[in-house]
Amino acid sequence: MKTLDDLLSEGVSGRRVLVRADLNVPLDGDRITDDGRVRASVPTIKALVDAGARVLVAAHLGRPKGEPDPEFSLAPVAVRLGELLGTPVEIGTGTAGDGTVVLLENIRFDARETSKDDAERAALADELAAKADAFVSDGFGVVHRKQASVYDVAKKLPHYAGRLVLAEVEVLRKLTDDLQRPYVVALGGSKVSDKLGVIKNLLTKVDRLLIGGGMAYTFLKAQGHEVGGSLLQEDQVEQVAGFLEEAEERGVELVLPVDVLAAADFAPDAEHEVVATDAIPADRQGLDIGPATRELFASKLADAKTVFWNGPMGVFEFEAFAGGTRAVAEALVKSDAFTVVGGGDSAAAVRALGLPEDGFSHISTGGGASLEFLEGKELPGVKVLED
Ligand SMILES: Nc1ncnc2c1ncn2[C@@H]1O[C@H](COP(=O)(O)OP(=O)(O)OP(=O)(O)O)[C@@H](O)[C@H]1O
Ligand SMILES: O=C(O)[C@H](O)COP(=O)(O)O
Repeated sequence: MKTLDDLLSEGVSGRRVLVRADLNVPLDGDRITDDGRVRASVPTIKALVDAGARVLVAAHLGRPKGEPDPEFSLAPVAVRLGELLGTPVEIGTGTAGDGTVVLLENIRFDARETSKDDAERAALADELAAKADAFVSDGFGVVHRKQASVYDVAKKLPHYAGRLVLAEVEVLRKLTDDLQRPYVVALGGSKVSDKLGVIKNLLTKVDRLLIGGGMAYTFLKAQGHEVGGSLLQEDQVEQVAGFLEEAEERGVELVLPVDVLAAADFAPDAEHEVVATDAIPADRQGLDIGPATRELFASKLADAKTVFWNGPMGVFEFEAFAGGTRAVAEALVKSDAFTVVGGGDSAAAVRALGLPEDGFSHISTGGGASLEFLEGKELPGVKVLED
């Protein structure tokens, strides 16, 4: 595949370059609580700016409903990107001047971006392509999405892989090509239905799978436990029961929480108690793994040679429910294994909890994207760059 360096050597001064970045950062109101993905996007954008390109950046924030919604505006991100680049970044719709950057407002405000209909996505991709002479794909966290600004637009313009996409693919390839065992994957987070599909394929690759976070309750339910008001993917309980059986048949150790912090409501100061996972009260919701589970997970990580972790073990944004995520993160820092953390919130959690970033072999900006890569799935946003 062609890379940013190829584009730079062709010369970009005065040329219009569309960059797809993943600027999907956690926000508290309009305050960015972790700017990791913005920082990770800077090297590619800066290289283009320095070379005199007119840079147009396309990105998404959250999952708006295909129409403008101020709650999901990229305006705070434009400010931060400008600070990091040392040049103001406007939110706009058109071309930037030479050596400047315009950020398009949240591309998911247009329903065609995520449409399942190829023609709808292609129409948006045409509009984007009309604004640029070249396309640089640098939003690694979103390359697993077959979306207009990730996939379709690459078919319409000369396309290049940006620095972040190249660096991420290189590390993850190392993990798949030269895998040291035991290989342990720890999964948590809240995108349960998205990531349950990944588990089926991971069962053919890993030695051990630790399931925590919001992901755990669908498994606990499949084991016959009641989970109260915890996050639950009711329609996937049966599929998950199949995973439990398959793990057993394959000799994969599937480790579930034995206790959780059961909270009266979803709030930072919610009243809560430690309960065994077979005794979650109907009026409570599990917001973190409990102390026995933290120890159990740490012991299951101790002898690993390779670890991939995606998804916080609890609602780490609330101090009272950050302990499980901290325990798993600390176990990785202590470990001599090749350790990769992936995902916007997982990487944010590592930083928010004050853990040393160099305590991990790699911190990936992609959660779903790196999981699908490790599954061995072809990522549409990478594949299209190879064509
Ligand atoms: N038990 C739980 N109940 C509800 N939410 C939870 C629970 N455990 C974790 N979470 C939430 O999961 C969210 C992160 O999940 P997510 O799957 O998006 O992870 P990620 O690392 O950002 O990966 P990706 O990059 O794929 O989004 C956090 O905001 C956290 O509060
Ligand atoms: O947060 C992520 O994993 C990426 O930004 C992709 O977001 P999505 O899961 O909403 O497509």
